[in-house]
Amino acid sequence: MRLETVSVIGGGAWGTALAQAAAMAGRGVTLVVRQAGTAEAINAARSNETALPGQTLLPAITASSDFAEADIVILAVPAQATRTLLSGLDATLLAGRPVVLSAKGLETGTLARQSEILADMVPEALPYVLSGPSFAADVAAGRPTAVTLAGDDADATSALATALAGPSFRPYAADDRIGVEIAGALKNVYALACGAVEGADLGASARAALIARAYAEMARMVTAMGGSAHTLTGLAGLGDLTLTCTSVQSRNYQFGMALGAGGSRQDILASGAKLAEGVATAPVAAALARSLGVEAPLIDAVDAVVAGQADIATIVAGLMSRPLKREH
Ligand SMILES: NC(=O)C1=CN([C@@H]2O[C@H](COP(=O)(O)OP(=O)(O)OC[C@H]3O[C@@H](n4cnc5c(N)ncnc54)[C@H](O)[C@@H]3O)[C@@H](O)[C@H]2O)C=CC1
Ligand SMILES: O=C(CO)COP(=O)(O)O
Repeated sequence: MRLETVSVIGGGAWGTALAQAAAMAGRGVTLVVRQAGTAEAINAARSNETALPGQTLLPAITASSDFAEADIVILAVPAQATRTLLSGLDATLLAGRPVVLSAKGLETGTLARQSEILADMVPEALPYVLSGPSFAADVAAGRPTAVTLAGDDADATSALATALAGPSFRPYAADDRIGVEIAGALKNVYALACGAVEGADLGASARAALIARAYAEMARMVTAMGGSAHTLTGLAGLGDLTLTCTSVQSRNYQFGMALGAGGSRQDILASGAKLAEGVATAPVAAALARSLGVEAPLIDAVDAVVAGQADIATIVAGLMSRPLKREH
């Protein structure tokens, strides 16, 4: 299959960074944004100053408000916007082509993973999931980054990984789309919790304990969904959980810090917080855990705090007084 040209749909931080990564890999790239004026501004400045300031875009990138035909399509809009986006695209331009899903979240209402949304909307597309520890600013600046790229056909996934790999961007091919998608969605929920630990000044020991118990909870969720817990040893699991649960640079972590300091979801959003996917995903993940019969006290805790149903002190007291049990 020809893998020369790429359309990245979504002109935010991640879409811009993935466009840059694809250009570094030698691909010809169209960065598809919503407004013609935004495309003109990006092309004139050779930079997407509103979404990813200070990064000069490579010459192989052209911004456009039209979805152009391309060998590879990368979707990089927020998880809650994917269905709307797909409903407005010409499905014939996606049929039979690799469509790389890069949003990290579960859909409100349907509880769907990103690739389930794609299967609903464009069943003829070839789904791939890209996830792992990768801040947009790092990727766009050419700092070393490694991610997981999961797809159903091993040879085709390796070919796609090769087409997107550059000197500073290293995708590892994998086959467990479910595990990779659940890991990417849940790490944002746990990053809210870890940020709250910092915001409430509960200490580095509490944060490390939280990360370890989050990993165990994530493994229960992935297994119940039909994915492999082994996937979590990789970049999309341990890698991204580590990055997002320990970095103030993470928007989910920042949102969690504000929650931990006593802020309400409404106030934090009103103060202009950046996109924090865990906020929408927490109640979806809690509903998913309930529907699967999976014990998920950390997801439930984040859900309760985000919904304003419990304060951090009550949540911590509840978690610490759960019946003692064996670790595994
Ligand atoms: N920023 C990062 O470091 C990373 C982000 N991601 C994921 O990428 C996804 C997008 O995040 P960011 O780009 O960072 O967010 P962002 O807030 O910077 O940008 C989101 C973009 O999506 C566009 N958009 C929203 N709804 C749309 C629609 N219906 N149609 C077309 N465009 C639409 C917005 O105009 C905006 O340009 C999220 O799921 C996030 O978890 C994944 C890895 C790294
Ligand atoms: O997914 C990310 C890094 O891998 C980005 O995390 P935030 O959305 O929390 O900034």
